Amino acid sequence: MTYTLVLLRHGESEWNAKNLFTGWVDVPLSEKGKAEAARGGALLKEAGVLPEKLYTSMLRRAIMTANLALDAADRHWIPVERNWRLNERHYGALQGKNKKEIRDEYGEEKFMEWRRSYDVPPPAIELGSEFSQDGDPRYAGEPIPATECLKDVLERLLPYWNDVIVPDIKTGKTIMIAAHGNSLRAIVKHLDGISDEDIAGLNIPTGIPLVYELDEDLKPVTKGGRYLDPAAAEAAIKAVASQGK
Ligand SMILES: O=C(O)[C@@H](CO)OP(=O)(O)O
Repeated sequence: MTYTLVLLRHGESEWNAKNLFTGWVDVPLSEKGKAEAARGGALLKEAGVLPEKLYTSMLRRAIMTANLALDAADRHWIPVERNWRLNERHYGALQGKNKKEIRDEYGEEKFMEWRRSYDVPPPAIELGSEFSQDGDPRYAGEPIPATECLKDVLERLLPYWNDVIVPDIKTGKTIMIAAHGNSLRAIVKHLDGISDEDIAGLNIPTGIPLVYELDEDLKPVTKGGRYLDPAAAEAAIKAVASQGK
């Protein structure tokens, strides 16, 4: 018996297009991102991978992507649960800043440490500032962060993964998670057992479904899963890796 899990990073957002650090800022999809999402759904339909339950973050780029993709796959009607623990990594004081400008100001090494190191978070965001989420009613009463490294993301995501998503996967339903570059990197690290060092080199493209078959112990049958459009995924992964240049 194997289980099927679909990971879907949102389509290009308006801030991806502008090369801005986004994190928890709730920006919409660009037109290109909407088209990517619909194509992601068409790929699911074509491959016969039909989600039966959806999990999303609390951010509209993931929510809209899932809606558009599932609509294209005729699965718009499946039940859904949303949780902030699937949100993008909180980018702290970098939220709203231009990636190229930060790279030019602080240098390649610091820039990449903030973007991709496992355990070095960017400086915390000032509470009450323009791109801070304190006071946002969707997070009322939750222990929300002011900055996060990938390790922090994994730590806040794992309780939700273990207590809610894993039992649901084990019912045999095809589960789809619509989330973000870094929250999905955390899930892939966990599933594939990627080391703290090697995870720095892993990037997830926008809008292309990544399908995992998992064994009884939830170990991937094929390490890394499979992208439903591998050629497009490869090109898009390179583009994410070179952001800020
Ligand atoms: O800005 C962000 O929130 C993320 C994802 O778009 O960027 P990065 O790939 O640099 O971690």
